[in-house]
Amino acid sequence: MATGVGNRNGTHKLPNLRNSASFKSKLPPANARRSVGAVGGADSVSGRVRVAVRLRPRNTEELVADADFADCVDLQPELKRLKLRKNNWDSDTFEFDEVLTEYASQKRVYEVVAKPVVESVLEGYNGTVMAYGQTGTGKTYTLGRLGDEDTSARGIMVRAMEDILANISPETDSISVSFLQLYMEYIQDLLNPANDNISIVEDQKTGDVSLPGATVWEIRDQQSFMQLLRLGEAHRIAANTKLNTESSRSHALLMVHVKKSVVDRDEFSLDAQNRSIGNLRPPMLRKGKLIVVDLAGSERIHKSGSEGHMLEEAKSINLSLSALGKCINALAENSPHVPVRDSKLTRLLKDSFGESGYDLYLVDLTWYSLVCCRDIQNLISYHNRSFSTSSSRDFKYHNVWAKGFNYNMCAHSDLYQAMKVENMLKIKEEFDYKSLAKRLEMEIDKLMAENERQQKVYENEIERIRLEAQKRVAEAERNYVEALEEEKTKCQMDYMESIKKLEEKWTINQQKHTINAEINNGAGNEEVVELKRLLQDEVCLRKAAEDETHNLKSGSSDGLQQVLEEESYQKKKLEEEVRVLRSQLAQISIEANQVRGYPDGSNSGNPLPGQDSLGPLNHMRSRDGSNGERASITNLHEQVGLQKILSLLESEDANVRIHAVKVVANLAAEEGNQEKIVEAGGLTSLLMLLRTYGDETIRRIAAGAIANLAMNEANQELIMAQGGICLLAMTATDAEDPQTLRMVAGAIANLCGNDKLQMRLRSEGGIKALLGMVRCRHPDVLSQVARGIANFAKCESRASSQGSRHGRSLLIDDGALPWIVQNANSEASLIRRHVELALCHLAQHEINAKDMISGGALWELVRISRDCSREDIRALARRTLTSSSTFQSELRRLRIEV
Ligand SMILES: Nc1ncnc2c1ncn2[C@@H]1O[C@H](COP(=O)(O)OP(=O)(O)OP(=O)(O)O)[C@@H](O)[C@H]1O
Repeated sequence: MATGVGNRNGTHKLPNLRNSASFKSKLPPANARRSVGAVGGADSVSGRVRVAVRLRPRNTEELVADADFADCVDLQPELKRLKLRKNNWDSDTFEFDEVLTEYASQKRVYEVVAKPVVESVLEGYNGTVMAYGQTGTGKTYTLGRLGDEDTSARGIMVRAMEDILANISPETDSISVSFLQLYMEYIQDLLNPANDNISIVEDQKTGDVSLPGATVWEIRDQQSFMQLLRLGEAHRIAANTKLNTESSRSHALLMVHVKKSVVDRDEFSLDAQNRSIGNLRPPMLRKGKLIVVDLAGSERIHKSGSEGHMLEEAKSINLSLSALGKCINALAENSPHVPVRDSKLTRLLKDSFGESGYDLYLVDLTWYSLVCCRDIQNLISYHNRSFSTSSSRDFKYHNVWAKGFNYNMCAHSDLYQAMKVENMLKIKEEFDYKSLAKRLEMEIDKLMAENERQQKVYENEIERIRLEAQKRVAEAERNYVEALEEEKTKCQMDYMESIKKLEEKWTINQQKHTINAEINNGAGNEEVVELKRLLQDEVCLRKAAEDETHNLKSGSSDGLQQVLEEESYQKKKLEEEVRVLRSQLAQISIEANQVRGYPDGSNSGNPLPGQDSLGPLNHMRSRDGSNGERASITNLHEQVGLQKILSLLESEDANVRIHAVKVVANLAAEEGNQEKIVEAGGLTSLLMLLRTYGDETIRRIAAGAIANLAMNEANQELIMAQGGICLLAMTATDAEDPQTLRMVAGAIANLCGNDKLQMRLRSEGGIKALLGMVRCRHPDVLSQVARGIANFAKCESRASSQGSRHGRSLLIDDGALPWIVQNANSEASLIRRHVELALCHLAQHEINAKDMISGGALWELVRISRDCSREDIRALARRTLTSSSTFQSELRRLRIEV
């Protein structure tokens, strides 16, 4: 047993620590502490229990006894020794891992006692810090002080959590905390006091101890931990008040579980050289556990005379502390059996002891720091008593120490013994598959993104190459075509050149051949003579022309000057005439418009409604006051001459053209002028004006003039001969102005009345043009169309009755019948009259009867025969109906009587 060694002055040493420089230096260095061979491949290190002693400052009462104290206790922190004077010549000296005087700050206590343990916990070890001592010796101050008012007073728990939080990564690591108290072998949850009988569960495989019934708080920050401590402390006070006991009668345990990922392990790297998934190991997760135990006060354990509840309480505390001491002792002795099951305290700390019935070294061992807080008063009283009792107990060196803490010999000696516990510590590590999966997923995502990016680059490259190839092929093709074309041109040129050369050669040969032939045959002499003569003539003529040119050039230009002057005079005269003529034309035009009722002389050309007749277009003739106009026109006609007026129809000045065509139209309205106009070429000019698409006024007036000329049978033939029907049909198709259409329809209607022109008129589209104009619903236009149809039907009827015509009516062939039937009862009397006549004429020829019946014309004929206002037409209809067998039979069938 390696405890301290006593001499006369009773010096007790720890052999293992003799050569140690400091408490901290005895902890295994972070990377050197591991050795392979522990369970699950976890690393193990050796360690032992460390013991420090701390004296708290004296309180008021103690200050009174201060005089004695200096004589009894001698702290030698630099030697890590505590000397207790037995008497003037004898003393006992105890050696610790740390000796902390009353001046030691909380920070220093934390750093020398707890910080190394916390560091070990962060590396995956289990670590425990326990405080042992009498009530009031400063256990809670040392461990659990919050330092709300004075941060320098923060205790080990607060500082430990600060350190842990500073050394973990919130993303990957976690901290969970339980806060418990153990009283009378019952474990109570200080975070949920109602839960006061928590059972301990031990994992048979790993030896891990857990408390499934205890509340576990995840700690994210210091505030939440402080809140937890306050809550636990409040619950502890409340629970103890309820139990009517003191706080120091229970053990308080703070259990901090730390899970920390290992990121910088060599074996787990995802560097570029080692990306193979097969080489990957899951990231390691280190699990450390820190237990901070505020042990129950030891002062009453020994007390004789304790009874009832107090006795039970004392026994319980005695039991747990004794069990704790035994376990530590067993570990110090390397005993194969560590009696952890003797109390709940030792069972709770089991995974910190490493108890195993079979193999001590395969289970976890833990770092301990014991802070022994000493009550100076008791120490002194012990000291005083020791002189008198001179007590010597089982444990040679520790009985004095134990007495100093009021007699728990076993516990005290074993706690002291704890300083030599040395064992194997095992890092608790496990594979963090979750994190690995996450990392792998990220890696896969990254690889996929990279792959996609490369794919895109590849596709773009392919597309670029394709386009490039396409461009090159197109260029090659173009070059080829150009080269081909060039070659072809060159070949053609060569060919042409050779042909030319051949032709020249051939011509030369031919000439030679001819000359030879002539010479040889003596023929053609006469031709040569003739050619020579012609050449001579030509030469003479050219000479004469040259002479004349020379004469003209050489100043014999008097005659020429005269001619030029004469021409200039004539030109001026003509211009004057034109000017007079223009003004006269304008004047006449205005007068004519006024006479016709055009207020502003504009070209509106509105006809007087209802003035249609079977004859020519009356509006072209002036009626009222026509004498004056006619006189003006006659005057003009006589003064200027018709030829000049007609020439003005082709003037470049649009106004002149309009005036001119008006004058011509007015002249054409007089029968006496018509022949002259036609003779002077006026009809041709007027027909040409129908082509003046841009000027509707000119077309309208020209069409009116043509219509007037078309009243004359001779002119009708001329109009047809000059292609007039085509021009009229064309105008009928493209004109929109109703008055233009009216003039055109009037002109065609007049032509329709010519028996000789029937066939040609129809073949050149006259009937269709006429029918096409019904699209304009203007009654004047419809009236002219109806007149034309009536005229045509009349001619056909005449020809049929004369036997010169056979077959069905051309009007029916050209589809005129529906319109005829539709307008047979028109409200416009003129239209109605023309259509009624047309129906009567069509009905006279038996061959039309069937079509007329099927087209509904029979009903109209019957109506005409009964209701027509004109007696002659009524009679004609009746006659027609009665004379046609077809109509008769149909009428009979329909039981209609005419
Ligand atoms: N190092 C110290 N410096 C200043 N005051 C101290 C120190 N240690 C203890 N005290 C004071 O001594 C008194 C008792 O301390 P504390 O309550 O921590 O003792 P305890 O051992 O936990 O007692 P109990 O077992 O009854 O809980 C408190 O007033 C505390 O403030």
